[in-house]
Amino acid sequence: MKQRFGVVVVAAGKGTRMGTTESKQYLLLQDKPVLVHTLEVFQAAPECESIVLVTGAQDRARCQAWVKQYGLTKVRDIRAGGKERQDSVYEGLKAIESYGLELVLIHDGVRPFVQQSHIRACCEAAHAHGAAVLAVPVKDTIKQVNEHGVITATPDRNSLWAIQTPQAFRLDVVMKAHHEARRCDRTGTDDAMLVEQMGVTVRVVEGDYSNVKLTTPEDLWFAEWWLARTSLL
Ligand SMILES: Nc1ccn([C@@H]2O[C@H](COP(=O)(O)OP(=O)(O)OP(=O)(O)O)[C@@H](O)[C@H]2O)c(=O)n1
Ligand SMILES: C[C@](O)(CO)[C@H](O)COP(=O)(O)O
Repeated sequence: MKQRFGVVVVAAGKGTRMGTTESKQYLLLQDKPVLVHTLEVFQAAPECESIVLVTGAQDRARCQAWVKQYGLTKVRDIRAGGKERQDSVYEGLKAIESYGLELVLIHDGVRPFVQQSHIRACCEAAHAHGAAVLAVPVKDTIKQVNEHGVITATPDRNSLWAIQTPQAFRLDVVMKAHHEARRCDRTGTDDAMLVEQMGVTVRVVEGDYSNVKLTTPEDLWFAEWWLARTSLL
């Protein structure tokens, strides 16, 4: 069965690791801001009912203009983000709470290449189990290294996955996780971590390696190449 959902797209970060003057979510890829590429994926997803966009307060006006220009009719609200990603997600969740949807996705504004089939698979898993995230098996051997640059452990690679977004949750589950995290002053680099901290099981859905988070300059080379390739198909 097709699961209707709302999505919080977070785009209020500074993009320090990218090192560009313009924040990475606003850099142009084939003449269109990265963030617009991302929003278009959810605009095109039939089961996506509402999008809440979280941006820097100073970027609201230009985001509103793009929503109009690119016909992003599912963007229902634009909220100001917070200091950390987790704070920005929380602002988005508060907005989406009033829409009466059971399922919510959280997605990075700088992951423009997520596939529709993977969004669907993630939703189905979250509907069935309460919480699910897209991920890919790691390709490198991962080592744990101490402060002296000495390897202390080599975890079994078969159990290691690189976690992506979207991350999909029953709204009540992820809301509770964020409230608990705030109450106990806990932080997590993703939303699944907050849900895990409550003792709730999170399922992994295998995605693909093209769903990169644009983080450092070489990711932009991939993005340009990927877009050029897909527009030839
Ligand atoms: N306070 C923050 C921090 C991050 N994000 C968003 O979360 C996503 C993933 O974060 P990351 O790639 O770490 O982005 P930045 O924080 O912008 O990057 P950096 O850590 O290099 O500064 C991005 O879409 C980013 O805009 C956000 O909405 N609010
Ligand atoms: C949520 C995330 O995309 C999972 O890979 C990631 O945690 C975002 O932020 P980070 O600062 O790059 O860890």
